[in-house]
Amino acid sequence: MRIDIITIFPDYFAPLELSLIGKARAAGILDIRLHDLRSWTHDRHNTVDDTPYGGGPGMVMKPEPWGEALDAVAGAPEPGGAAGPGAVPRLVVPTPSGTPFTQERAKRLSEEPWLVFACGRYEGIDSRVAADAARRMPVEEVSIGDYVLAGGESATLVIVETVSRLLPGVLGNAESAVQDSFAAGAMENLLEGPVFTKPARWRDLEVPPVLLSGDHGAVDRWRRHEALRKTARNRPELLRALAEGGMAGLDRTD
Ligand SMILES: COC(=O)COc1cccc(COC(=O)c2cn[nH]c2)c1
Repeated sequence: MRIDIITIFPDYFAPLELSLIGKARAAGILDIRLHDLRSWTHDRHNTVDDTPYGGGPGMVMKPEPWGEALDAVAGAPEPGGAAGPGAVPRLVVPTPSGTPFTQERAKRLSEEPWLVFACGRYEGIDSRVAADAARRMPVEEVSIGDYVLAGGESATLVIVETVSRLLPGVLGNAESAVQDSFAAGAMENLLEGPVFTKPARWRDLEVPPVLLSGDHGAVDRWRRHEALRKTARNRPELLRALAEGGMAGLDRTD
């Protein structure tokens, strides 16, 4: 997968050199490229923003630099690159006014060959930028939550990490095993219950004996019960959705 990120703060993405994503880039699984939006400004001050038409507080990001940046970055892919010839990227714009980002949407994005992220700042990007881009590529405005960040960079890190860990070869065997178990059956759409590792007793706190019993059926039943308890306590609306879904999987006894 090829990922391009256009931002006025490229250094914000240093974390993408580290850990799983850093290794995936070194292994050629991920081709992540950073672009400084100011490269497409032509005035002495590298201006990227201006006052909003119609008045109001704050500044709006000017359309011209974005238009030139997207032409350069999301135009024709170079031959032999990660995105095949004639590939068209999907433009992802993190914004509080976007549609909700979910694990299911991350899965869909992870199946795309090429994503371009536009990191907005200030009061936002001139709306004509997305309108113009939509003439030649799919555009998704994505919200990672109901709060306002100072810019799209943190949200882009969240989306890139969530999507990248779903790519084959990015997670080690141990982690991908965990991911698979959530994909299966009755644990889907439930929150994960408590997890434990050695020692069996720590500061007078015991690991639940069932987990040491070797009775895998009992362990699975205990884990599902704990997942239900956690979900009922922290996200009751997920349980209602599950119930409305016809108790799919909940009544399984395996
Ligand atoms: C059309 O899109 C834009 O103009 C984007 O502009 C902005 C402006 C300010 C902040 C952000 C970053 O996104 C969030 O704050 C956000 C995303 N999810 N939850 C909070 C983006």
